[in-house]
Amino acid sequence: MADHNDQNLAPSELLLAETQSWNQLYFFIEHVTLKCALQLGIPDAITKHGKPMTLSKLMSSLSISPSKYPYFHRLTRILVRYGLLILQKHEDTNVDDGDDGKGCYSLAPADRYIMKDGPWNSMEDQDSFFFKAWNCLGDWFRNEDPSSFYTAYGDLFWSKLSRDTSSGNWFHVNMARDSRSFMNVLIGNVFKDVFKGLTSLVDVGGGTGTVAMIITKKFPDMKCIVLDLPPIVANLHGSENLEFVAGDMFQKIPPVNAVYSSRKGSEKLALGSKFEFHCYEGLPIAELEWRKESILHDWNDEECVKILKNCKDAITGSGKVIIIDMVMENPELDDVSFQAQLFIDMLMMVFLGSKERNKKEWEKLFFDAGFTSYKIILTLGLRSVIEVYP
Ligand SMILES: C[S@@+](CC[C@H](N)C(=O)[O-])C[C@H]1O[C@@H](n2cnc3c(N)ncnc32)[C@H](O)[C@@H]1O
Ligand SMILES: C/C=C/c1ccc(O)c(OC)c1
Repeated sequence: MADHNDQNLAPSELLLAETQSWNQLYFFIEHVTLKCALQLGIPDAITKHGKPMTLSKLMSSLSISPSKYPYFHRLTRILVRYGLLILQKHEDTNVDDGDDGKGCYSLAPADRYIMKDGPWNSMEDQDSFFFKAWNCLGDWFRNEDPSSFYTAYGDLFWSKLSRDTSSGNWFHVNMARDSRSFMNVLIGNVFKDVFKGLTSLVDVGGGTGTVAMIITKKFPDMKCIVLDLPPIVANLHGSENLEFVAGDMFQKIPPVNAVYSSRKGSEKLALGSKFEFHCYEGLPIAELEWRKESILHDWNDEECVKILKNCKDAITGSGKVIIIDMVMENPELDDVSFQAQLFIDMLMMVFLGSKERNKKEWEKLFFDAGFTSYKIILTLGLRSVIEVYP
């Protein structure tokens, strides 16, 4: 019989378990080393240099203390492991002067994204804001709170964001960054058909209007309304074909033609009991479209059905709802994407008590809200575009 230890594990199992638990315990090192790289300005230094950079050049340009020179390659090594830096050996690259015998570092494509568009730019806010909610997850499973976030702060996510301007700004800036990258891919030549031919749309929960601006710029004939909560859109100004409307998607979603067809300038219209919004002049609209990006994953099933019913009520004529959100358990996705989806699903649970949905769960929402059919028209990275028809 094999030699057994206290835990009744075979030696090979024990060693595997040990390896696994080191990896689990220190999973956060990916997060903190990336943070360190950004604090030191590694991506900027390499970008400024304009070509792959040797370790010694990199260290001197970052003002690394010479006493730490012997340690620094350990940081770059793990960043290479995480796929954030690329190390080219000298044989296959243009040898930079000041050769240190190790090779030259360049930025991986992921690093360029992280630097420019990723949610890491304001990490100080993220740190304090994020971890308090995650640390309450265990307590949350044993209490009646709607989310772990609520357990941490005694307040709901959206309400806290509108009260606390610094985390609110952080959130909306990062949402906008995230949407911008996604929309730029979506609206590029290959996928522009998603919005082609539409005459109008309402972006429900459209935040600060990043998505609507990209769409109206590309399709100047389209009328676009961004519906979001009053504190978010209060001071935002639209343009000829873009209007910000303050309201509550649980009360009513304004039809585009109701907003655009009143010629009076700023006539006020009551929206449910909670908010009012301004009504502006515009052209009559023949066709309505509704899109919502990463909105429904913020809400539970009952709430989603309510939002979807309001969308349906607002559609006149041959309209449809366009949803940009994730579809879980999608066999088209690779393992790395699946992990990211699981992370985001956990994020939804912790911050909002909500979830990501598989095809079956989406379908149930659509039919419960009274829609007759739907189509997942494409999948781009983690997210899919779903059209839902009344
Ligand atoms: C996850 S963000 C998505 C923002 C935007 N669609 C984007 O992709 O950048 C969700 C948005 O829903 C808005 N929101 C929350 N509750 C709302 C409500 N009751 N009515 C309208 N918008 C709401 C939030 O203010 C926020 O801007
Ligand atoms: C801390 C961030 C949480 C978060 C909240 C709502 C969202 O829709 C979202 O989309 C990725 C992220």
